[in-house]
Amino acid sequence: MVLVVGPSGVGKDTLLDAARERLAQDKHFCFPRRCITRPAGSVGETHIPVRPEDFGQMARQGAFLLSWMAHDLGYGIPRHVLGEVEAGKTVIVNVSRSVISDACALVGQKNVRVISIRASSEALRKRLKARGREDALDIERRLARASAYQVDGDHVVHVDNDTDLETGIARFIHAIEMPQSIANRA
Ligand SMILES: Nc1ncnc2c1ncn2[C@@H]1O[C@H](COP(=O)(O)OP(=O)(O)OP(=O)(O)O)[C@@H](O)[C@H]1O
Ligand SMILES: O=P(O)(O)OC[C@H]1O[C@H](OP(=O)(O)O)[C@H](O)[C@@H]1O
Repeated sequence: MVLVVGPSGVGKDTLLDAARERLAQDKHFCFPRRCITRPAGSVGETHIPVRPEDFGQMARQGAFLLSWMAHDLGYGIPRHVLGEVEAGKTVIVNVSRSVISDACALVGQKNVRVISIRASSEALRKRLKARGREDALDIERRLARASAYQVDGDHVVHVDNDTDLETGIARFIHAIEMPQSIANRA
């Protein structure tokens, strides 16, 4: 299981979209969609929309392998994803930094790779403004949350998405394809 983490605006979804497209011919990789209590058709990632009033019950009924709340929204990774992991596929998902330990507990730390995407706070601000999905207050809240977690450890591979997008994509795909033995030492 590859957990793609990092602060809002760092480029997780953009890098994931590029990797999904470029690795599409390799059936070993799986890029599942997330359930989010965000209206369908919003700017950014294609997600599975869930009504806010349904989210809690779905979580209690076990619909999600991992779930969390952030930015006043509920997020869930559909439970069926576990089947893909158990079938030996490399499943690549965008998750909150707060659920890394939950994922390690679920599938075992040796089966988890954390790809931590990084960029400067100036870049985050510029990108969130340019994306235009959130208003100014929401953007400030997201920037304040950026430093809420430190992501480090043997199973973490850092990818700097601090320059042009093509370089970011190449670094990201390299981090996905890197053998686990090397990733553990990264
Ligand atoms: N290397 C880059 N150079 C310039 N712009 C970039 C780069 N990477 C991503 N972006 C742009 O930054 C914006 C934020 O990217 P994206 O939505 O992928 O971030 P994210 O990490 O998924 O954020 P969130 O957690 O809020 O969903 C997008 O508009 C995207 O096009
Ligand atoms: O700050 P933390 O908890 O690591 O991340 C919280 C959430 O923020 C982003 O949400 P979105 O993609 O902007 O909806 C991430 O994808 C993650 O789901």
